[in-house]
Amino acid sequence: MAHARRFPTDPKEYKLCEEVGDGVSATVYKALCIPLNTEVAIKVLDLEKCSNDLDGIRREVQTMSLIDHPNLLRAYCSFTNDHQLWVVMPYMAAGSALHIMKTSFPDGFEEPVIATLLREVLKALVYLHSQGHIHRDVKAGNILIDTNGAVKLGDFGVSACMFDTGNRQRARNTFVGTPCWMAPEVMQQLHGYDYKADIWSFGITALELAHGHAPFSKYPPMKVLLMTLQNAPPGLDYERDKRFSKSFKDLVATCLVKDPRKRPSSEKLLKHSFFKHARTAEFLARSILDGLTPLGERFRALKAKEADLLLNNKLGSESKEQLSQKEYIRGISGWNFNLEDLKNAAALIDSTNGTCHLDGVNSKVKDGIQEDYNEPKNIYQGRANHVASARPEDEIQEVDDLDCALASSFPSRPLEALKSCFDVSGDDDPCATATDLREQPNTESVSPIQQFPQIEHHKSASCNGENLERSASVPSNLVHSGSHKFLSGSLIPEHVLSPYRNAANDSARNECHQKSTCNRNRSGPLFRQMKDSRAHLPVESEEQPEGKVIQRRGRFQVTSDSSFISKQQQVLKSTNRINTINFQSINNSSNATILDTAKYHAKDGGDASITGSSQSSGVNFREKELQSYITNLQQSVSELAEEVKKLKLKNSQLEVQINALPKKDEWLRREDTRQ
Ligand SMILES: Nc1ncnc2c1ncn2[C@@H]1O[C@H](COP(=O)(O)OP(=O)(O)OP(=O)(O)O)[C@@H](O)[C@H]1O
Repeated sequence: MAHARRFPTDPKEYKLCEEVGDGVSATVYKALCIPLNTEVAIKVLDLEKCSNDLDGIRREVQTMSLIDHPNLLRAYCSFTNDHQLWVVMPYMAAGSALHIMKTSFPDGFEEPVIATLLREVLKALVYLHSQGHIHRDVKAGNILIDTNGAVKLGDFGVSACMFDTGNRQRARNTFVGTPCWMAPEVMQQLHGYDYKADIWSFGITALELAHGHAPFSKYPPMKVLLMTLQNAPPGLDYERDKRFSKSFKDLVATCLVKDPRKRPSSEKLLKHSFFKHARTAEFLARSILDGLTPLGERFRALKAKEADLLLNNKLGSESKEQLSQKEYIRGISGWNFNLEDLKNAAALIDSTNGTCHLDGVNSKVKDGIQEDYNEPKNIYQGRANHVASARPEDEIQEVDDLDCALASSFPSRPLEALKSCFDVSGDDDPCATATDLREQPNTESVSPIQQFPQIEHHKSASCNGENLERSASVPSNLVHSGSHKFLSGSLIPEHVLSPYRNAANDSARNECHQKSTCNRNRSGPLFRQMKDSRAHLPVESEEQPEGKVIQRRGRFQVTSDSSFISKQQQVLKSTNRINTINFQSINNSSNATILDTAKYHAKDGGDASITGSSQSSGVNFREKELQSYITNLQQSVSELAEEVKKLKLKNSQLEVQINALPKKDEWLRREDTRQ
């Protein structure tokens, strides 16, 4: 087995061959581990551009190192190379199920293929859930397939630990995932959510694999949000989806119930009759991998197609659909927006054009929004939260109006229109301890710790304390490989959120946007609220005491906790660079310190650190920071004015007293007289 061997943590020991994938936060390369003569995949993250999310990255790598299940993509090792983090993992030569669909099965897979893929994914979820983790980003883009048909679920960028407490548990109530796949309760942010959110995403993934795209995938995220919340859950239709069995339809319907309590657990779902259709890995290889061109080639073709869409993008519904599709292809999972902001924004729209009001939309946007999922014959329309249908054309028009109002800039700069609505969390805490488990209030969703097997810890690399040189084999463009990445942003166009914005602001923002789009986005799949595998470790993996918060920088707090201020940290601060973090040696307490250092660095990095991916939230943050600065100044000015007033009064009183004093001559005369 490849992972039984020790993978080197020196980038010079790897030869990067070609790019085979990219996501919101990283680029993935096919590479050769020279000393082991083994093909690997290396996920490269630019830490400088992800400096607002080092803790999330740390936890992603931690999770990838600790998991041990044949259906989960684990990390062989990880290390830093200058300002990049390299995560070495098994190379899944066929790529993702999404890649394969885009290349050869644009209308989706056949049922036995779907059953086979989904069963493997579900096995991975059963394991993850039993370990107390929520994946939070289940989708075809994260289902990876090897040439022999082996299936692994990857990308733990936004997963979370159900045993988290305190801030981190609150963070679990945040808006995380990719909109089309996101469970309603995750969007609502009302009562939090648990592993049942994965079951919803699993159901959406089933539809994605069946049709070649997820429900609502051609709509912009705002619309996806509204439709997911307001529509009856999507499902397979009796008429249109005749080719699929009753048991498949039932499986989808079972997963896509809006009330999470009514969704089955992953374990229970695995017993569903649909999985009787599942076949072997060889079957999968035979039926979907035969004749596929090598992954690198496919990836380049897909990129070329994307570039073409972007180039030929013109105003109009067609281009909108293309762009939405492009976002979908990219598998954007960096959404993090605030429902209240959306509502406020919708209220603003109402007042500006009088046509779209969220409530109005709420009452009208019902079934029938998307042709694919609205047909009255849908046997599952009687399910939970079903809303009776109005005239579909009107509804489509309403939503289109809303879309126009919300996203007039959408066609040319889709994500610029989404910029300022993203909510950057300040709640990401270090991991929970085993004792935290006792405090877990959600007894229905979380089993007692005693039930769970401990995660097997595989450690192969130690902290490399040197500043590693760039490997000679790294392509020269590697550092800048994210130049065309999108920037996460508001779901609402800026002119809606900032009606008083002037032209000067516009140009400044545009400039900012242009700069930021050159950076790889790492606002983090929304957030990269990771499950924390250290929950299974001894007390060293603490709920880190929070010092007094003296400043908030986006999701990071600068605290007065003196433990954060060490020489290492100062060195890091002064160099403004994280040179060496060995994420795999996470158990090592000194390493944890370095990681905390990195976290502190991110916390304290200020303008220098908060760059790149966080530009949109950075802009928001900067605005807020300036606003509070102005407020403070105004307060100081009025306090000073008050002070001046008091001093003047005192002064005039003294003057009166002085004037009342006898003059010197007179005083001398009086003295003389007295004597
Ligand atoms: N081990 C692997 N072998 C082959 N291809 C891979 C591997 N890991 C990832 N990929 C490809 O790279 C793409 C991006 O990887 P990944 O999803 O981990 O990045 P990300 O930035 O976290 O993505 P996302 O945008 O979904 O958050 C995947 O969709 C897949 O196509």
